[in-house]
Amino acid sequence: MTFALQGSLLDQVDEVGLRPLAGAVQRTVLTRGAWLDLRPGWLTGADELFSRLTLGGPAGVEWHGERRVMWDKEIETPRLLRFYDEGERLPDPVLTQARVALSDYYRDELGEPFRTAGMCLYRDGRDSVAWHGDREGRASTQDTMVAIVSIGSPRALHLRPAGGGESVRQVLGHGDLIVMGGSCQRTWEHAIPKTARPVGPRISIQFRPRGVR
Ligand SMILES: O=C(O)CCC(=O)C(=O)O
Ligand SMILES: [Fe+2]
Repeated sequence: MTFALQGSLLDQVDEVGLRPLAGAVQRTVLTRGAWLDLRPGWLTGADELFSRLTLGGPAGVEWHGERRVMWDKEIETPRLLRFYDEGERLPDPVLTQARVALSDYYRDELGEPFRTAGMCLYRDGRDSVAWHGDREGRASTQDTMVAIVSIGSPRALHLRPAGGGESVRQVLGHGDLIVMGGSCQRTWEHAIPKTARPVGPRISIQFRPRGVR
């Protein structure tokens, strides 16, 4: 009896799903009207979700390299991407659930739903993203939110005031949620720096409102 109960409890935790947000989200207020919300371990069954979404996984995510034109040269940015625009079916039902849960939780403060899902695959410590704000479109002039679910190897998200200043470092672990809010995209910058430590792959899933990128 006890054994069976424990077995079923363990199964529940291995299943891909979401823990509650209400009462479990911790806010850190930064300067200049920016803030960060953190909900460690939001996702359950993160191992299973990672194996579904990764390169060659059963979800069939079409991961591709990003080509960016810089100084008239096309350069490969060091990570793989797949961007899901609004209306596109997400590669796993839990991602649709996550988008609904985030839209519900932040409804009053954000005033609109999360709509798009950008996914990034950092294959190892050499993959990275340089300092930037998600400033395309409205995010350059208006407060907004970018919610990130992280699975796989923990990597550090670094944040600093735009133009320089003391940086903040937040390790994003397997199944964690972080939300950058307020003026964070225009008054602060963020990056996932390369690391020389032997780290495995990480997938980041970013939910954004319409027109934010
Ligand atoms: O890897 C992450 O979680 C951050 C990705 C990011 O900042 C972006 O793609 O705009
Ligand atoms: Fe970003």
